[in-house]
Amino acid sequence: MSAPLLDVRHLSRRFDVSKPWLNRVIERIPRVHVRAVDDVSFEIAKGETFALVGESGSGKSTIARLIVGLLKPSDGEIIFDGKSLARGLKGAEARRLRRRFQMIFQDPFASLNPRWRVTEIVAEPLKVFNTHKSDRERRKRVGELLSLVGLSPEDGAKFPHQFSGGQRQRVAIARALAANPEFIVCDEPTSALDVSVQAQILNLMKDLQAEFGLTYVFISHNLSVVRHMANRIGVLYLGRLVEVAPSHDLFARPQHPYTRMLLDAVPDVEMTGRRRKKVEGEIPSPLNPPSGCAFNPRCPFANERCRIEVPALKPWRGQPVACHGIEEGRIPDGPAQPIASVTAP
Ligand SMILES: Nc1ncnc2c1ncn2[C@@H]1O[C@H](COP(=O)(O)OP(=O)(O)OP(=O)(O)O)[C@@H](O)[C@H]1O
Repeated sequence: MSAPLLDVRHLSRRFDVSKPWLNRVIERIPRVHVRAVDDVSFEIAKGETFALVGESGSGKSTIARLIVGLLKPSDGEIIFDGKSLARGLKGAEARRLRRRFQMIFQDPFASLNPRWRVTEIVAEPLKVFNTHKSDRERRKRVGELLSLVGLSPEDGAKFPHQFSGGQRQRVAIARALAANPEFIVCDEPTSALDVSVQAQILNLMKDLQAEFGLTYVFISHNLSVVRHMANRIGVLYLGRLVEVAPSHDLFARPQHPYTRMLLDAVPDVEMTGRRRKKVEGEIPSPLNPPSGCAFNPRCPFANERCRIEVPALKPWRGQPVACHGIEEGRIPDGPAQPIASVTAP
């Protein structure tokens, strides 16, 4: 890969979830932290779509918020086009860099100000970044952006509640594009939409990517959607990356037992050639994660080492995987097979 556009290095984020009143009453009570993101590293090339998948609570949204600066990392670095976002950037330089990336949220209704007309919503970044100085210039640009996302310039006079869910997400995309970003973090952008509308929005996002050379981080727990969108996929489990692979390889040859479990649950029979299964077991509480590999209580291949030692993400047949079982040849080789039918050693 040539120099990555985004380089995430050893990123961690802990949340202090201690009860402040309890800490005031009993001073020496230890503080309680959730490790939402734990030592996560990945790179994204220009023009690529990198997807992050995992069950609820695996840390996807926290990573999205860290990248766009809505949260600060506890440790690690986020380097965008060679500059560290977490440290040292201030004033005009920070603004110039921030303008180059945007975020699209899951719920377009919650992310659009209900009291503003669409023109004001889409024009806001133009004002903030001072790219279009007069009202006339901004109105013209808003009209162009609305046409670009499949709405009409006249829609600018409406309020968000006058649109359907899919149209509202189009407005959110127009706003994200307003400042000519290069990089967009998409946090479950279609999961609040009807299935029939999802494909239209995903195809729109792909078309815009091709037209403007955009780079996406695409967050989803829907593997069918991710397969349609992503060049590469990172699988998260309880805040850690367990596997990173090109999209085709991940679906054809998933390595990590957790990835296999997720793929077994994909509803599309044609996609994997297998029948849909439930994702087995429950994700453990992040307040009290298992020692060793966090997946070990659900893994049919786990042994003593998995219960003690956290596996590092290491290359395995060209794709990084974090699993002692794979290193030690304990996990059956070859194409994915339903892991529930394989007996543990
Ligand atoms: N502000 C916060 N304070 C305390 N804990 C938090 C906070 N934000 C996230 N967490 C915890 O961090 C963990 C990761 O949450 P996150 O929302 O990133 O997961 P996710 O994979 O995006 O889940 P979902 O798919 O449900 O959105 C969860 O255990 C969550 O409860």
